[in-house]
Amino acid sequence: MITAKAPGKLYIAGEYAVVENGYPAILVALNQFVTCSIKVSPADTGRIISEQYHENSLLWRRQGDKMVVDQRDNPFAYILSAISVTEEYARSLDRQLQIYDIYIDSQLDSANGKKYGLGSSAAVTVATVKALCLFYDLPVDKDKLFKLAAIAHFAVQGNGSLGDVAASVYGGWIAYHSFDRQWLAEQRQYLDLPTLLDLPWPDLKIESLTAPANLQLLIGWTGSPASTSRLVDKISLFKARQQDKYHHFLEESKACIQRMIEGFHQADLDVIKREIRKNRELLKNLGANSGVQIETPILHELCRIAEDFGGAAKTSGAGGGDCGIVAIDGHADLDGLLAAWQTKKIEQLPLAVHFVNSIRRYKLKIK
Ligand SMILES: Nc1ncnc2c1ncn2[C@@H]1O[C@H](COP(=O)(O)OP(=O)(O)O)[C@@H](O)[C@H]1O
Ligand SMILES: C[C@@](O)(CCOP(=O)(O)OP(=O)(O)O)CC(=O)O
Repeated sequence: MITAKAPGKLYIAGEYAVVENGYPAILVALNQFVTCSIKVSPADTGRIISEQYHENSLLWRRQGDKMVVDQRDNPFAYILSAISVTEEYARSLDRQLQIYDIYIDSQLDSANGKKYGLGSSAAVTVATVKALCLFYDLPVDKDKLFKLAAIAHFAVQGNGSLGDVAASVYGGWIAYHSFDRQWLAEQRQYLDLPTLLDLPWPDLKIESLTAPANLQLLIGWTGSPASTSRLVDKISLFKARQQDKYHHFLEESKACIQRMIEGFHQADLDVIKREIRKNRELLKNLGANSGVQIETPILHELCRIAEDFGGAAKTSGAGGGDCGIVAIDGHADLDGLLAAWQTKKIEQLPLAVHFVNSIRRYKLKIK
């Protein structure tokens, strides 16, 4: 049995702008995981079982190199896409394809029926690609794993920056610059996967960051998550209608994130906090200009309380509900802040930043 796990993520800054090629965002990986286990099937059918989607496990058969699923429109799209891309890579490296059972277990879908929006689709994709790379003993490092998972995720979702995939692959704090997805779509038609994985991808840049020792990250959850792709669509409409304002937002966001990255390089919490506040303002203006409520009243309260206690806070991800993040000095009155959140029914998610081992070390561990 081969097992691999991939962490969930949160956006720290740079949301929406990062959807455009080359624009940066900062994210963290969190210690909530999707686990994927694979074991050779003794039968001529394999099973895909997802603990959180019990009644929907589906049967598949092998027809030559194709995996054939006897059910359309299933909730396993990311798993199937991850399998298809990784097996394409395995075939190109002359691996003998096999029939196996895949088990997915997720801590990201929901806890007590609540959905926290920590990037389950990305983590499902990354965990599946990682487990299959181990299963077929494919030569991958984090860069290749990211590229395989990004291809698989993009094939299903079709929009989105893939920052969530990067956070899940690299772990820790990262600065992510999104790649040219149009270029990828074109090159996919002409190049085989090993060639595509070896090429540099235009605009793609992923840098691991070290957080200053005094930076404490707090996560508050306000409930009622909104649909990210619906919000992104609304921003696209704004982009089409008000190009100047939209481009102004993009440039301001990029400059802000670059200053924040410099704050990480200098281990300067004050700079990071200043730029979190700046990014919050930019996103609030984007929301006001486009008619999208990114910072809901309860997220506003979350930020106000955090500011009262000396933190710098903003919405995380697409907004419209869901999580807010706070960067605060670890010596501040964190208990007071959390108690004040509680009176407003803002729930702290007591999660920690998760650092991912290199694949090679990971492999040695499981052997
Ligand atoms: N445990 C799981 N097993 C199978 N598929 C999953 C699982 N968790 C998430 N997914 C896939 O990811 C999709 C949710 O992704 P999305 O709406 O983008 O949420 P998120 O913001 O958590 O990534 C589901 O519809 C399903 O296709
Ligand atoms: C708006 C965005 O920049 C950030 C959205 O982040 P969320 O964490 O809200 O969304 P999911 O990854 O779907 O959970 C869109 C993107 O980068 O794809």
